Amino acid sequence: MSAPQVVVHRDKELMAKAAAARLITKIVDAQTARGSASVVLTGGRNGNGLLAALAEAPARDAVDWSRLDLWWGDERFAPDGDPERNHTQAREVLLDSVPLDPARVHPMPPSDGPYGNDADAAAEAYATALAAAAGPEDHGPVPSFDVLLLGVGPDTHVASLFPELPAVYETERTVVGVHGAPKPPPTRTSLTLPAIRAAREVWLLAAGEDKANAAAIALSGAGEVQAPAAGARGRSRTLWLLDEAAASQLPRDLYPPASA
Ligand SMILES: O=C(O)[C@H](O)[C@@H](O)[C@H](O)[C@H](O)COP(=O)(O)O
Repeated sequence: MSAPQVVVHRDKELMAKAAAARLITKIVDAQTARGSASVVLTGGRNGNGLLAALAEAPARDAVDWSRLDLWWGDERFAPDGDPERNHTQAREVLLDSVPLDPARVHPMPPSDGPYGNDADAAAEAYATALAAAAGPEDHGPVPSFDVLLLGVGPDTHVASLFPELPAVYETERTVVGVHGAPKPPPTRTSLTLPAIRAAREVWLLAAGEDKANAAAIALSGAGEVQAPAAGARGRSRTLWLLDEAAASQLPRDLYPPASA
């Protein structure tokens, strides 16, 4: 597992644009090296901000959208098309405007799908889909995602892994149903830390003053049960992409002077 690296941008708009540019390059590189790329999307304002910046980036046409696999790190358990769903929000900001192969887009099941209102069954089905997509070269029942994106909550949650709730203790299953989440809606599905750590690169996005404490805690040696973001690491790279406000409580030795 890789040690976190921190990149600080002036504000959240620049952070989103720079992260979008970084993601385009990463996807193109992966497609060149391996024929296709895989990215795990996150919910939340920062993840959606990155996708919106990607939609506006001139270099977006460098991506071969038909050779991109999309997965989700977590989902709010709601009916298909519900405006609260991370899938719906990602469609609105980017996915509906690029020529993806529908067979390569893998949203987590909605609450009105084949598993009905059973978030645990939906999670299990997603785990099965991930396992089916994993190849012999992968390190377990999850593909080696090229980039896995995560927003960070003010309480240090990532995906739907909240401090001290059962999902953050999971060591076997790759996807779990989450009940009683402190961030609404309470019922969710989420990748677990072992699944997150199957990614080659994990990028955590946080902007704003209300994230400063979370970033400082997670980057100062906290345990993953108390601070789930601390346990989100990529196999070859872990990147924290912050704006200056979110970085304002970090010890100065954690990152070089602001990159603007
Ligand atoms: O479904 C969700 O709500 C998320 O996936 C969640 O983990 C989110 O990424 C963080 O809460 C950060 O959200 P913001 O970027 O909006 O602060």
